Amino acid sequence: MKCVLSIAGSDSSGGAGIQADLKTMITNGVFGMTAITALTAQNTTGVADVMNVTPEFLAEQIDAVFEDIHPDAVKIGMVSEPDLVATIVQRLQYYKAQNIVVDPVMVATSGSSLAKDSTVVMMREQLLPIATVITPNIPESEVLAGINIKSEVDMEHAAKKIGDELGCSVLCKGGHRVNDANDLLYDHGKFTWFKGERIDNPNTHGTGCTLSSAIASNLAKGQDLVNAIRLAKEYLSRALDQQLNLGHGSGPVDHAFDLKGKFSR
Ligand SMILES: Nc1ncnc2c1ncn2[C@@H]1O[C@H](COP(=O)(O)OP(=O)(O)OP(=O)(O)O)[C@@H](O)[C@H]1O
Ligand SMILES: Cc1ncc(CO)c(N)n1
Repeated sequence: MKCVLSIAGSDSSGGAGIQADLKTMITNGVFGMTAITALTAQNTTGVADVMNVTPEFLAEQIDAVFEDIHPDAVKIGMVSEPDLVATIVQRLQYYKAQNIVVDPVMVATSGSSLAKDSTVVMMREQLLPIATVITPNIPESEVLAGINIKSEVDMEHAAKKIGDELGCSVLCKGGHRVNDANDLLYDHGKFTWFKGERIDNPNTHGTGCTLSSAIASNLAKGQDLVNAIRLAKEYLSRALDQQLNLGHGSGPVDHAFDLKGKFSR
C-alpha cells in the first residue's frame, strides 16, 4: 500500500482541504495521512474564520508521520502563515521527502483569502523550489509570474516564467477560464496540454485540492508526472460529472462515483 501525506487546512464543510484530500486518496488507492495547518470555519458560501496551528505543532504532526510511516508522496495545500511554510520546508528537507505536489492556495473558490502576502513571498522563496510540481490556478499563476493571463499563449508564458525562475514543474490550471478547462504543464523546457471539456456544473468547491491530491496519489503509485496528471484530471472530470448539488454556494464534487450501487443513498 502506497501512502500519501496531506499538509493542508481543514474545511468544516468537507469539500476542500484535508477532507477533499482524504476522500481523493481513498478512491485513488493510497493510504492518506494528514498534518493540519489550520482549522477553517467554512462552507460553500465562504470562510467565516481561520485558526492556524503553531509551527511547533505542525512540526510535531509531520514528525509523527515521517518517523513511523514514510510517505511515498506529499501534497501541500492551504498554508496561511510564513512561519508554517518555513516549518514545512525544514521538515520535508530533513526527511528527504519525495514527490512533493504543492497547490499554492491563495484564495478559496468562494473568494475568501487563505494566505497572507508575506506567506506567498515565503512560498516562492522556499517551498515552491523544492516541489516536484506546483499547481497554480490562473489568478495564482498571475501572481507568481507577475503577468496577466488572457489566453492559452499567456498561460504558456506564465508557466515557463514560473518554472524557469523556481526550478520546479508547473501545472497552470485553466479552470478559471471561460472556455474549455485545459491545463498546461511546463516541465523543464517541455509543454504538455491536458485538454478538458468544461463540464456544466457550478459546484467546483475543492477542485484544486482534489486534482493535486490525485496527482500526489498517482506519483506515489509510480506513475510519471504526465500520466499522474492525465489520470488525476480524468478522475476530477468524473467527480464533477456526477452533478452533486449541496449547499447554497459553489458546492463540492462527488468522490463516490465508483461506489454508486454498493450503498443506498
Ligand atoms: N467546469 C469544469 N469542468 C471541467 N473541469 C474543470 C471545471 N472547473 C475546473 N476544472 C478543472 O479542475 C481543476 C482545478 O482547476 P481550478 O482552476 O478550478 O483550480 P482551483 O481554483 O485551484 O480550485 P479550487 O476551487 O479548489 O480553489 C483543473 O484541472 C481544471 O481544469
Ligand atoms: C482548507 C481549504 N483549503 C483549500 C481551499 C481552496 O479550495 C479551501 N477553500 N479550504
